[in-house]
Amino acid sequence: SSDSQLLTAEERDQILRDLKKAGWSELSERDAIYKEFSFKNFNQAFGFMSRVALQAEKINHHPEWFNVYNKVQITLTSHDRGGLTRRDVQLARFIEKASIFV
Ligand SMILES: C[C@H](O)[C@H](O)[C@H]1CNC2=NC(N)=NC(=O)C2=N1
Repeated sequence: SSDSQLLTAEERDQILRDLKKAGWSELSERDAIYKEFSFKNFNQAFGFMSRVALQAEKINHHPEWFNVYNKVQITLTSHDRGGLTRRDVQLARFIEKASIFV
């Protein structure tokens, strides 16, 4: 199945189980996933955001996010599909890796 298609029930079960272990949660109000990241300071938070921003532009899939000082809250969903797709999963996995290399 293509990157932009909504996840099937089976894909969701497996993928969401893994992402939840990594600290992501499902939003109750819409089909999206959410995680809050904490860094040592603003410089590390913004460095992380810069790396995520470049990747987001590369794959044309952009996070909804909110930053205050060392905290970055991120919501992922596919607006043009109205829910979670493989693109969200791809970006979430990149974000996990990027959050380790601060
Ligand atoms: C026109 C452009 O390709 C679209 O608006 C892209 C850009 N980035 C996007 N990002 C996300 N998260 N969802 C989208 O549906 C989306 N659509």
